[in-house]
Amino acid sequence: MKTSIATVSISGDLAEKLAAIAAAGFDGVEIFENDFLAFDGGPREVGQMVRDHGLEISLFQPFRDFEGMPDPQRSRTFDRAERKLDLMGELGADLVLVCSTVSPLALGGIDRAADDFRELGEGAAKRGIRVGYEALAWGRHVSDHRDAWEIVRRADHANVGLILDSFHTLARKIDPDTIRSIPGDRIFFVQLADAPKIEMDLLYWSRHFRNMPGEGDLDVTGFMRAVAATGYDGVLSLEIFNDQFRGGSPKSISVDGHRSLVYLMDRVRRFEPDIRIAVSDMPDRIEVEGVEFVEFAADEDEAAQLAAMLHTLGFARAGRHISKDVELWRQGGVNIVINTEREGFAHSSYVVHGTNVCDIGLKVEDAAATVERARALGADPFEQIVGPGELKIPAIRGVGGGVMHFIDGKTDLAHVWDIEFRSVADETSPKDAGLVRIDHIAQTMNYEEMLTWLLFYTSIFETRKTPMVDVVDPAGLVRSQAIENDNGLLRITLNGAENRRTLAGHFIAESFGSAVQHIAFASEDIFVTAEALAANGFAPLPISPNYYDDLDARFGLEQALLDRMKEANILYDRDDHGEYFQLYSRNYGEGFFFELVERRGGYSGYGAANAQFRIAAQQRRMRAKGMPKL
Ligand SMILES: O=C(O)c1ccc(O)c(O)c1
Ligand SMILES: [Mg+2]
Repeated sequence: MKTSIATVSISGDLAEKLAAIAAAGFDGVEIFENDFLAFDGGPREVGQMVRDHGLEISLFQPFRDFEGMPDPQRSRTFDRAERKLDLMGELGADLVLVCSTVSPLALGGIDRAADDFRELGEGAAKRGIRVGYEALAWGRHVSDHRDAWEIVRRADHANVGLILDSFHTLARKIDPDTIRSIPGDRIFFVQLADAPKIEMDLLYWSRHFRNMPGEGDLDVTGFMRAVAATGYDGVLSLEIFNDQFRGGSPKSISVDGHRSLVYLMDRVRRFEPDIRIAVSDMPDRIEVEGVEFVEFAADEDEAAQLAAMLHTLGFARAGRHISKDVELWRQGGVNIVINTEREGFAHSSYVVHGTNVCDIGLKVEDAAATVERARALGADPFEQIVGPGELKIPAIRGVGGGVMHFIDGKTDLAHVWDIEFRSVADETSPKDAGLVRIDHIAQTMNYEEMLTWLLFYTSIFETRKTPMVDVVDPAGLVRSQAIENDNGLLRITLNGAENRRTLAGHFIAESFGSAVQHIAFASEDIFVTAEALAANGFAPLPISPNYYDDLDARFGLEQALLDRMKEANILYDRDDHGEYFQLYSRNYGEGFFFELVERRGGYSGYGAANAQFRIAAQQRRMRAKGMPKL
């Protein structure tokens, strides 16, 4: 498969863009005319720069307002086209994109446009150049790939073909299966882009909100399946106009882009086994059977504080590592590891971020296959020296510098706790709080990084993303979106902070980068949990009494239930399927906390409506403790 990306998709000057694009593994680039015009070197120099990076120019674009011009504009348009064809010769580009005209002067008529393209095809053929016609969703006469195809068909010239762009087809809700009847060899080029579903003007949506396939809500897979089914085996190119990407890191946006194409084609080949595009084999998206462990990196003092907090939550010290300063805390199916080693990955993580979650262990069917898929999608494998008696546990680097390990039931990994840990008896015997598993892990990051995380998780694991919700912090908005699987055993919430004054933003700043901000444990009875916690000396986050008056007004709850919740500082939410109860710990360090939740019935959310009140309570406490107002 040949991959490409348009220079408009990422930030930087042309040299920076090319370096990032080449490093991410693309084969080619679409040169946007404006990137060339802004560059202070000639076309031969640009062509050479591209080739020096090991790339080829897959497309030169756009050539606008070409077809259907009346005279005398028509002859001027052809002169303009000749000049661009000459320029392409110097660049070393052999395919130009002509997008459907938006000119108010342009006349309609399929045959008129076809005649123009046949004539242009003649001029292009003389120079060994091909012309591709793309229907812009807002074109004046042509805004549908079916009409563009009819024009190309009637132009009937070997050097004139069709260019498809998933955005234009899907944004107009045109059935992508209409592509299946187009001969694959008449499709000269395919541009891919996704976008979040937002109702707005098509042109504005296209120029500012596109994103990588898999990052948005459009059926890019359905589109690409139809394209691949035609026998098309040309370039797959990302053309992503996105305000955020233009200001983002060229390196990480390019890596995301390449991952999105590999992921997309892996989906496509599973549905369309007979395609001509060569796609490498890899294990299918990985089913996650649960969170096996969460590991904290800490120093001794902070480890003691953390252990004290875990004690109040009903966790018992259950094991000590055979050779390392690593302890295991356990309750129900939850394993919490605290690592105070003075060397190795956890230690470096502690040095950079302070006490933090440095590692997440997931339970999967086949740990080695999980790493194989992650690597095929561009993730970095993670390896550390294995000590005597220890297991080699398959692992990768996560997005923010953290590590993910994978445990399966097939190998010795199933017995990792028995092999690597010696059990210890917890003489303090905390009262078990009925916590049975991890309900969700909440990761906080800068808003601009959210899509990177989202694509990372959804491409590797069999998961889906929920719609984005806004969480109101007194100092600004935090966007929240969850990645979850069908069995509900993997739930990760991504919280994107837009500024540093929000609690989430402050947390990222203080922990020097994205990190796990809270872990929610699942309880089967929140009131039993609350009682046990109280017996263990747990201090809940105090919630304003006003909250409970409002709850009553909104949901009409029984007074007894309301009183119990108020008494225990439990928050409540409800959806069409069931109810949700939440209880929060106070903050640990710079804003890390634990949450205890009970889902009753099939409640599927995360209590987003309550986040505002939780944040206000946390801010209030931080101020009371004399911490600077965020
Ligand atoms: O927004 C535009 O004008 C524009 C130009 C060229 C394209 O290929 C495209 O998809 C959009
Ligand atoms: Mg396009």
